[in-house]
Amino acid sequence: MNFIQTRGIDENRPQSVTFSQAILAPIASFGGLYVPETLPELGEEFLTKHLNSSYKELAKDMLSRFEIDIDTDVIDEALSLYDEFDDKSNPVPVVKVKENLYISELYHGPTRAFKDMALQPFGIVLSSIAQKRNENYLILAATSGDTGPAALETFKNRANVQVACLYPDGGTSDVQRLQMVTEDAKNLKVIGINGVFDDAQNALKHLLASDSFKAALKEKDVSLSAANSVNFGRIIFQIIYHIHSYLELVRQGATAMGEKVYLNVPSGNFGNALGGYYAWKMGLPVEKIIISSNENNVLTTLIKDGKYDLRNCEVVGTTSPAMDILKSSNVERILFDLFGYKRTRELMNDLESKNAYELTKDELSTLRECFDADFCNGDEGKKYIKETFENDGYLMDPHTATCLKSYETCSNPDIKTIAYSTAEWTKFSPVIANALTGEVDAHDIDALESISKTANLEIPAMVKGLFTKEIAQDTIIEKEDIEKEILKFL
Ligand SMILES: N[C@@H](CCOP(=O)(O)O)C(=O)O
Repeated sequence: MNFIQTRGIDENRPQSVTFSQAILAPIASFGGLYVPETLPELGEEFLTKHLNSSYKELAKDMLSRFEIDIDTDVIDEALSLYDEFDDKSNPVPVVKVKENLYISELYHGPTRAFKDMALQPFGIVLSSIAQKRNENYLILAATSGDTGPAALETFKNRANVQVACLYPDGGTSDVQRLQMVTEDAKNLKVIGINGVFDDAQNALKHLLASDSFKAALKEKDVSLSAANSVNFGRIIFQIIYHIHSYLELVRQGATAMGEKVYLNVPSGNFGNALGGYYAWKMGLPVEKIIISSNENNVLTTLIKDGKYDLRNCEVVGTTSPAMDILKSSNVERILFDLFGYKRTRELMNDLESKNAYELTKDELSTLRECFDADFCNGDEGKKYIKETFENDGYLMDPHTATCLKSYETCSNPDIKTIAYSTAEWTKFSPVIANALTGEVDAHDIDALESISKTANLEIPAMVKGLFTKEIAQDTIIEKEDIEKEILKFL
């Protein structure tokens, strides 16, 4: 299968590219993104066939339907990393929390967040291509807290790959920060910036499109790619767990094969929701996708009113920092799918030049046939964390908690919901301790210990060990100095 471009084609590029070309150079013409030319149709037959399959078997078959140019032994090696998740037989448990509400736990990998679901296999795929081509790659990652640790973990000490990871200093939880700054592998550089996530992501997109930066890298015999979900190599692995989660509901007898469900997705850069949207288009029985946000609620306004408006709008720090994002990359792939490349280019140009765009009435109703949305503020989120723990015995992190509000406001309670838990409680312990007991300003390690006792949950060794590990990365810079700092590292 080949990949085409969301904003049309400039004359220097081919009509379409292969999967490996799309992941090695993820920014397309006019700053657009790559998307599959068509999606494989899976249908009920595929779902029924995989009712008794393992996650890896399902993943392998789904990937084969995309007919990507990656050798089977590389795919097998990539998928074998799911064996290292908490439960080898099921890397993504789906848990019933309330009547008709099921939570798909995507955080059982090495860095305790859903990013491992895609970045673990993606690391193998990308470094294998680089080795096969005998090329060296610089992988950029911009993170609001979860992508960074997962990208560093998957690429550390891998051949032919170096990583530069940009994070907003002060804009992540302490555990997320420690996961990054304690990484000491020689091929990794972690750079804190004085700014917000959008500054880091803007820099990443600028560098990916910059001829002069790429020429400077060429002099060092290095090519450029990215670990963020602008890269379709991420998205392809983010489709699988939506299919798996649905099959889990059928396996548990919670739903009949073919019955439609809501997918409720905590969203920032929209990669997770996009994976669900593609799964739906490939045949998963979905009623609607519900987009859950925090106070940075641009996606709620887009889906409710058709307006993406960043004028007079600044990122606010929240209790769910991984979603402190205003420029959400993957909305563009939805616009392309619904309205085509001309309109997508027009809307994205408006966003770049006017900091805003507006859908027509018809476009909004098309969008709303697929999506609904709501946002949840920090206090509401803490209330859901406390209530769900006390009434249902289930502990969730503040990102997952945003789904509880939209579950109440956007869904028909008679239809089952799969909500996605994007991170483990251990990454946000001070917020959770505050929600459960009212304690304020607890240090992460103390909050972890107290929640562990209260909820009778173990703190994974990876998280516990962070507090005694040496800080290996202490670079904090102004955003204007990012390019210089990266070139210094190579
Ligand atoms: N929420 C993310 C931001 C980057 O998203 P991605 O989908 O582009 O990787 C994070 O936690 O870093």
